[in-house]
Amino acid sequence: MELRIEGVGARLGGRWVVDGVDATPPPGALTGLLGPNGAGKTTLLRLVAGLLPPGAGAVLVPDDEHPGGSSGPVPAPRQVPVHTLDRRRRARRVALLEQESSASVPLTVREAVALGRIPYRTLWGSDPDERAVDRALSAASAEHLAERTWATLSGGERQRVHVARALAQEPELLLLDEPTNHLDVSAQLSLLAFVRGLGVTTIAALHDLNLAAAFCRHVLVLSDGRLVAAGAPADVLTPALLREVYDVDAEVLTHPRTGHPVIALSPDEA
Ligand SMILES: Nc1ncnc2c1ncn2[C@@H]1O[C@H](COP(=O)(O)OP(=O)(O)OP(=O)(O)O)[C@@H](O)[C@H]1O
Repeated sequence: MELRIEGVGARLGGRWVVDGVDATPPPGALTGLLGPNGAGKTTLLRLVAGLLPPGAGAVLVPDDEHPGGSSGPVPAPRQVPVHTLDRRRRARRVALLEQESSASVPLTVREAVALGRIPYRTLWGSDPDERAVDRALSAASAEHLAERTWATLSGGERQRVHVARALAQEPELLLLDEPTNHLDVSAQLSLLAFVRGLGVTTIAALHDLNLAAAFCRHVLVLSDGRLVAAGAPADVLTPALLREVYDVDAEVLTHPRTGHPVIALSPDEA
């Protein structure tokens, strides 16, 4: 999806917690959203999801109802602010996996994942694509959990089910808030490899800089609500940037096999 984040801001609790962010995440690729605790990552994801109307600027997505646009041989697609799409249309196009999301109702995993299909249900409540839930369970490596009840799952298993529910929405834009939370290292790698391979425009808030460097084509770095850097991980994740944003000493090495940056943090000597 061609997504344009234009001067977007959100004012919460009397201050701009996201402030004038401009970004164009590359379509069809995985973008990492980085920044320290409280930098505004979750708030920016909620703005991009259209759940929080911006206090300034706009998040623009292609208009799927009136794709026409201006005249000319190749008309530019019209763009509309995401928060103005009606809920059902938005839920077919944009999925947000929230941090620490919970499901308090006594559902099985299959039923929880099927919640992601609600925007597609017919008037009679049936799903026009009955295989979608199975595909999503399989993609999130959660088929074996399908008949378990939510309450009996471990933290990592719950996270897989959340991912499956977001995938069941079959969105054009996938927004993941710390998707690797609770996952063991192997599951972290396979989840991000899978998401990257989807070819869906995805923005993932990540705390692990090495995962971001290994899997993201593009990274956005927030600090105190402002976008302080954007670009390819190798260009953005420099020792100077890490010092400025996270106040840490780091060496940035090159992975001997893949060539992507590897961030080696050093303990403060002082
Ligand atoms: N509803 C709210 N009212 C007041 N302040 C809020 C509200 N929601 C978030 N904030 C503040 O906005 C700032 C950004 O919060 P946000 O959750 O977006 O940060 P984050 O980068 O996702 O942080 P973390 O890495 O800790 O999850 C924080 O200082 C937070 O306390």
